[in-house]
Amino acid sequence: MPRLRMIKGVPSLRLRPYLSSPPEPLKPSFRIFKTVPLLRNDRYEALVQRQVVGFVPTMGALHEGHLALIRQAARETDQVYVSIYVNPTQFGVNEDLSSYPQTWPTDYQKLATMEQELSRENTRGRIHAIFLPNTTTMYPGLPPSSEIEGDGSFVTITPLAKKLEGASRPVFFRGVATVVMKMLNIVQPEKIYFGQKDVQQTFVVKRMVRDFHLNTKVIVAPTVREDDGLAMSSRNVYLGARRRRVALVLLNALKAVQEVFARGARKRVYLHKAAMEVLTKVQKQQQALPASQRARFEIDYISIADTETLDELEEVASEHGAIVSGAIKMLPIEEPRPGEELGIGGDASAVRLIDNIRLDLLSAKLDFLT
Ligand SMILES: Nc1ncnc2c1ncn2[C@@H]1O[C@H](COP(=O)(O)OP(=O)(O)OP(=O)(O)O)[C@@H](O)[C@H]1O
Ligand SMILES: CC(C)(CO)[C@@H](O)C(=O)[O-]
Ligand code: BAL
Repeated sequence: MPRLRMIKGVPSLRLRPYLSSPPEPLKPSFRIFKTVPLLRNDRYEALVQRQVVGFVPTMGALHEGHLALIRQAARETDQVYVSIYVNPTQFGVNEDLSSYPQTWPTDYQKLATMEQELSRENTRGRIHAIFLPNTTTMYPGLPPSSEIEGDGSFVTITPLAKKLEGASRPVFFRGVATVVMKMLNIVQPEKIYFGQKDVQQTFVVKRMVRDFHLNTKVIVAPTVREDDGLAMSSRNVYLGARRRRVALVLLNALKAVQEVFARGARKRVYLHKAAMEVLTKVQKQQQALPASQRARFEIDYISIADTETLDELEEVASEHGAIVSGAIKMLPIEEPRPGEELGIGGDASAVRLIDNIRLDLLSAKLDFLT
């Protein structure tokens, strides 16, 4: 039963719309395509009308990070296409494909609300179409393989795809490059939008666009963060309160690098050490707690890399700066306490978290002012 506000014992008519007439459903004007030919016809119309198309590929479970990409695309292009597709080939055989969050009804509502917002703000472009393909559409030949040696038509970008994220997720960037190539061939956008959070992905896609002469411009938008600084990510829904608190250690480690850089450190050994000290300190603190209180994590890597190539640096040049990135794996909670706030899945699976910051003198100084 909905609760009614009473005014002098009489239910307020203005406050009881759910009983009389249901709220108007949001009726967005964007189109939803599940197959390629219909989308292509639509895209052809845009071409004829000289509309500039911006494309935001996603795997759904939309959050503010995705919405910021859509907003930016709507400011910079005439028609925004968004795809939602959980691409199997970028998940390794033991990764979390089967449990990846799929939330189409809420995604749809968020897109509809976003469209209203864009319309109110009178942005240059609007959400024009959502592409929701299935795997038969995206992989019309062989069933896609997640095996390292598996067969299929794949795009590989090496050695970039083998390091950092690629070292822990060996088929990841092959899957990303392949599906993004397919999406680019289908949507043919003038601009394609990615988030800085997945920094290595942006390098892989830029390299692919350059090497295969793809006719699109890759735009990278800043990482959107929660109030405490945690990078937004679809996988954050798996973090209950306990793991969520400890998860901030990764950003704190990156900030520690920024701090020693601002104080004058340039050599990798000092910069790397600053991050590792933060990570190992918190790791030991958690390890020492009883199983009913701790949130343990493994450290995958801390990288201090060139801003153009993502090659590891022995020394950071002040004028060039660096990209400092890292990954940790939050381990499952061993003993949930009664009544404890748990994430989706009961904090029973490991969650990989990544983050990065740009190391440069300007941002280091600005950060210390705030
Ligand atoms: N916090 C964020 N800020 C800006 N862009 C983001 C953020 N999170 C994701 N994106 C971008 O959104 C696009 C789609 O990403 P995706 O659907 O995989 O979401 P995700 O949150 O990165 O999910 P996951 O938890 O699997 O990493 C990518 O370009 C990604 O970089
Ligand atoms: C780019 C992408 C949509 C390809 O599946 C995915 O890797 C992501 O969401 O970042
Ligand atoms: N955000 C990148 C998609 C993935 O981790 O699979």
